[in-house]
Amino acid sequence: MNSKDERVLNKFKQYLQIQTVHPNPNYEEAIKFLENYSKEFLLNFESFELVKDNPIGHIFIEGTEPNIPSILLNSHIDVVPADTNNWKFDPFSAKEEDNKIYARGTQDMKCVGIQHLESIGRLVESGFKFKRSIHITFVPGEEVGGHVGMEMLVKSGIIKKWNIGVAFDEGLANPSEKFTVFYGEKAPWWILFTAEGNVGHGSQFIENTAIQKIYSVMTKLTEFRNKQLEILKKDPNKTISDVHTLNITQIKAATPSEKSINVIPSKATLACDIRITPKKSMEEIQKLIDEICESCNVQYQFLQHTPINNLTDLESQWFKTFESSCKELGIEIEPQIFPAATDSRYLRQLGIPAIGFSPMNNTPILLHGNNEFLDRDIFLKGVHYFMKIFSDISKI
Ligand SMILES: CSCC[C@H](NC(C)=O)C(=O)O
Ligand SMILES: [Zn+2]
Ligand SMILES: [Zn+2]
Repeated sequence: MNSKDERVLNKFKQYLQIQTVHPNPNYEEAIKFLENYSKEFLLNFESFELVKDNPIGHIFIEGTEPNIPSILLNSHIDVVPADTNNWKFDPFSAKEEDNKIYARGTQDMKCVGIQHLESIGRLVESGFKFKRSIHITFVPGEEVGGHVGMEMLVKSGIIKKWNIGVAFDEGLANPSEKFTVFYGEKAPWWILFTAEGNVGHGSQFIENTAIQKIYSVMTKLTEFRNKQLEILKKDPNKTISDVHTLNITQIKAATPSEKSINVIPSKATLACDIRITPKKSMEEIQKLIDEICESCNVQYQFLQHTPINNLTDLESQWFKTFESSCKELGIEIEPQIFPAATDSRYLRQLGIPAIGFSPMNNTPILLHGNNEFLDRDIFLKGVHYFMKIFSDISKI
């Protein structure tokens, strides 16, 4: 193992040890760490807040042609909680066993954050001159919707100002020899249905109660869910990304005193998580929601809404260049649609082609799971892959 690889492995472990975990992520320490790390490569690092206590880290490298579209390398700093009791090591110790590094964030997505910085740092160190400017961002809050991070970068006009031609963001591990790359994702719609109804004594046949209305909503949503599942099951060529998914994730109703089982409550709510495939129109889903509200006499509000869901063009010069870099590296890629949501959706909404790529093959998908790990050699290879991918794409 050479000293550069030893060094980047240590950086990876240090980053993993910083507890940027929800609900109280330590962003301050992470930003300090990233700033010091950038300085080692003499890279220009700044941090700024668009939402209080949610700093965004930003490295900027001016290209030799600063007016042509730039390249954005984005990763999120935050990680989801880990249930320590179900892990074989402390999820923030970054302990290594059999070449595998165990920690929350090894796959999702501190690996990629370090790989972005290290690969660009090594290229700069070697004297490589980027034709296109490079922006590397480290954003907060992706795991809780991206509203304090990437969504704000888009809404504030900063992303527009940076004139981005192509963006790289997270992908998923692939248990096979191949590498998965994402050119789109499903649109998350999180909906809260609220019903109000008649109240009264639990011994009576009270009509139009809030709970009865929510029950009807539930029935209709479940019917839709079953139909989607049927479409998926009927055709072995279809994957989960070809259909919409729907899950009811919360049901709430009670009188203020939960002991009063004999009192019919006036209000009930139901939350559901819908993921709309970009292969079908969103109109069908909006119609379903409107029809449910009308026929069940309930109200709805969006808790998460993605009104536009663009795909990255696989025929674009950006994707073609990425593809040919991978070919030259001898790695096989599988373009797919991400079944959940990433910060890429905010970029694609602006029409920016985003490529979701976390270079992890021969690795089980363990994001958000127990004993999340990444093999050290796969991590190190990723740095080299990114060096080639970023140097090639910056030349076009
Ligand atoms: C909609 S914001 C939440 C983002 C989260 N992303 C992942 C990868 O788990 C999700 O899809 O639920
Ligand atoms: Zn992630
Ligand atoms: Zn995640």
